[in-house]
Amino acid sequence: MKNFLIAPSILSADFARLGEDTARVLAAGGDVVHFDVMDNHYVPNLTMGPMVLKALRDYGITAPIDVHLMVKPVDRLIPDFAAAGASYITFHPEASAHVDRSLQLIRDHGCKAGLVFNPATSLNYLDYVLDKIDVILLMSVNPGFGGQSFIPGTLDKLRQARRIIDDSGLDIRLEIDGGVKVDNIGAIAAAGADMFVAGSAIFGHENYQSVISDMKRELAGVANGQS
Ligand SMILES: O=C(CO)[C@@H](O)[C@H](O)COP(=O)(O)O
Repeated sequence: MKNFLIAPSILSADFARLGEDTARVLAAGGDVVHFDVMDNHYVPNLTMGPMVLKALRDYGITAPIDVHLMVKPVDRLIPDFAAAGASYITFHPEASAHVDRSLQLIRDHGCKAGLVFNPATSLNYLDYVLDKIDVILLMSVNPGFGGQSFIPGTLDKLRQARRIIDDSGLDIRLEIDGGVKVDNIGAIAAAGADMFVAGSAIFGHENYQSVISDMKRELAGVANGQS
């Protein structure tokens, strides 16, 4: 089966028991921890910094941690998140003064680098930097909050991003974030995504394992050509 990854967004986890809840969602089948960093400036919400990521590593979380920076400016936080144990660091190109420099800074610190595209942000930002990118993250909601509905136009944008990746021949993940549920993950995968962030769909359910295995069953259907 195609190497699909489920990335539970701990924005929807129990913040009072973050280590325990993160370990629980990984034991339930989550592949990557999605870690949303919001600064109450680039987006109207405030969440977690590098100290929280380090605390998760110290707690014993060894899975890849995918840091989604919703901050402006971008560069100052990159070394701190890398030192804390980030695996991927992605940022919004319109929040960086020098996109190429920010991407290179992430790689220089040993992390995988990526750009994040809001629903109304053009994929043109990929021009000239594709060779410095390990992951493209398309937002299927406007960033800032969990629990919003998937914006359907993102499916076309996914197809467009998939074509760009395939034409490049580069090894780049295509990640989707916002409103991902069991009942739409198949269509999202069919449009080209291979890494799926899901917050409220997983953490809003009593049984994380049953949601994640339902999502993986839908993905297996796409991989086997059933959707
Ligand atoms: O970055 C964000 C929101 O800005 C997301 O990662 C959300 O955490 C996704 O939550 P759901 O839409 O899956 O509830």
